[in-house]
Amino acid sequence: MRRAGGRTRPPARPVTRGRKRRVQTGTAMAEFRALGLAPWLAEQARQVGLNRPTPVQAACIPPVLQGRDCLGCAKTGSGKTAAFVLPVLQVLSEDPYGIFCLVLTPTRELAYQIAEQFRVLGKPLGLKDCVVVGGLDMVAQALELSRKPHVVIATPGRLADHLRSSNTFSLKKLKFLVLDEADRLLEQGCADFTADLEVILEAVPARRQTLLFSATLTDTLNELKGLAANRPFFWEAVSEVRTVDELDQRYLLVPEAVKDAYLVHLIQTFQDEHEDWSIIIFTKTCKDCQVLNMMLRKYNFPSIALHSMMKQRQRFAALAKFKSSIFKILIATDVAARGLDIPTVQVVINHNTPGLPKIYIHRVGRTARAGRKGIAITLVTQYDIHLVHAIEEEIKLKLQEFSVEERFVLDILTQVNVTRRECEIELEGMDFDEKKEINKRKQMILEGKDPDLEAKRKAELAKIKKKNKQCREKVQQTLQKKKQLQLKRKLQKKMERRNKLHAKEEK
Ligand SMILES: Nc1ncnc2c1ncn2[C@@H]1O[C@H](COP(=O)(O)OP(=O)(O)OP(=O)(O)O)[C@@H](O)[C@H]1O
Repeated sequence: MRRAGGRTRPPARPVTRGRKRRVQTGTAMAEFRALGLAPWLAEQARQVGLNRPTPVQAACIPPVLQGRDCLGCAKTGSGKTAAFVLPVLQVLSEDPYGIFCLVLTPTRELAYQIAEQFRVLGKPLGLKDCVVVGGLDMVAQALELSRKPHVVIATPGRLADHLRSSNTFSLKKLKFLVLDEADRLLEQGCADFTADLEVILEAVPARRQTLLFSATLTDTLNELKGLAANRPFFWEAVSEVRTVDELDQRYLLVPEAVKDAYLVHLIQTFQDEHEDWSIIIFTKTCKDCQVLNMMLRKYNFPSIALHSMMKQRQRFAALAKFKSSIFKILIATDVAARGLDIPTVQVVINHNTPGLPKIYIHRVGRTARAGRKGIAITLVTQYDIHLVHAIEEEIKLKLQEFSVEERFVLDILTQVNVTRRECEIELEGMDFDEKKEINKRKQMILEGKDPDLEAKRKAELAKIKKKNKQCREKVQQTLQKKKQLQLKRKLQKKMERRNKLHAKEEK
C-alpha cells in the first residue's frame, strides 16, 4: 500500500463511442469472419454490439472451430462468454441437434446471463436453451430437459440431481462441455462441486470438446488440464498486471468500529457527485449483507440485497431491479463476485478485505468492464493489512489510498453505529440465524442427507477430534515427563560422579 495525498475524486465517466462504432462496422464484421465465423454469425455479433473481436475471442475462436479443447484465461470483462458462445453456435448451426452443448457455471444468476447471450447471438438459429439451476421447480426443468434443448446452462448441483433422479434426457450425444469460471467449479471449499461434477462427467461422452474459461485459471491449471485432453489449447492474455488498466484500485484504512460510518460517507459522496452511477458493495456474510441493506435503507439510499439466504425468486428480482437501475446500490455476498456483467456499475466497495486475492480480482472485476472505467475501494482494518499485501502481490499492483475528510465521518459516526445496532436487533427479531439453520437443513434434505443424522455425525466427529486432541496432549505430556526424568537422572549421575571425584581428591 502506498499513501497518496489529497482527496481522491472518482474517475471521470466513460466517453461514448457511438460515432467510432459506426465507422468500424464493416471492419468488425470482417474481423469476426476472419476468425472462421459464418457471415450470419458475424452479422449477429455486430448487431448485438460486439465491435471487434477482443483478444480472448481472437485467440480462442479459431482453435475451437478446429475442434480443439480450449483453456482461456483473460481478465474480467474481456469477453470470455462470447469466446465460447460464438464458436459453439457456429458448429451447432452446421449440424443442429439437442442436447448439443452443456455449460456449467457456479452461480444461478450467471447461468441466466449466459443463457441470454446464447439467446441473442443464436436468435437466427431459433436456438432452444434450457437453464437448470437450484431453487426453482425441478419438475418444470425435467420437462424442459426432455424436450431436447440445443444448449443446457446449469449449476452443477441441480444438474447432478436431475441426472441422479431421472432418465428422461441424455447427455450422451453432447458435443461441447463448457466450464465457465472453471477454477471455481473445480475448487474444493465451502460450496464443493466435486461430487456433482463426477456425476456429470460420467454422463457426458468422452469424445467431446471441452472449453474452460476464467479470469483466474492459472491457479488451478493442472487440475483443469486433466479435463481438457483433446489437443488442448491454452491461452492467457499477456499482461503483467492481473486487473484491467481502466480500473482505479484504492484502499481506505479504517478502524473496525467506524467502518460503517466510512461506508455511509462514501456512498453519500458518490450519490451526490454521480447520481447515475451504480455501486456494488461486497460483504463477508449474508447477515452483514442484510444488516447493511437495512441500515442503508434507513438512510433512504436506493439499496437492495443479494445473498444465498434469499429465496431464488427474490434473488432474481433483486438483480433485475439493480440491472435496470431501479436500485442503484447492490449489497451482495460473493454470490455476485463472479461473472455478472452490469455495464452501469462504476464503483465496487469491498466492505471487508477479501481473504483470497482471486476473490478480490473477481469482485473488483464487476466494474471497469469492456473498456469502461471504474473504481474499486477496499475498506481495510488494521487486522487486514497482510491480506492487502497478498492481493497486491497477486495482481502485481500497489493499491492507492482513497482519502476522505474524516471530520465528515466523525459527524455521522455515533448515529451510524446506533442505526446499525438497531438493525441488528431488528434482524435478531426476524430469526435470521434460525432461518439460516433451517435453510441448511433444507439443503441437506435436497442433497439426500438426513439433517439429524448429519448433526449427530458432526457431533461424533467433534467428539473424536476432541478425544484425539486429548490423547495427543497426554502423549506429549508423558514424553515431556520422560524427558525431564531422563534429564534429572543424567544430572544426578553427573553430580554423583562429581561428588565421587571430590571425595577422591579430598582423600
Ligand atoms: N467483441 C466485443 N466488442 C464489444 N463488447 C464486447 C465484445 N465481447 C464482449 N463484449 C462485452 O463485454 C462485456 C463483458 O463480457 P463478458 O461478460 O463475456 O466478460 P468476461 O470476460 O466473461 O468477464 P468475467 O471474467 O467477469 O466473467 C459484455 O457486456 C459483453 O457484451
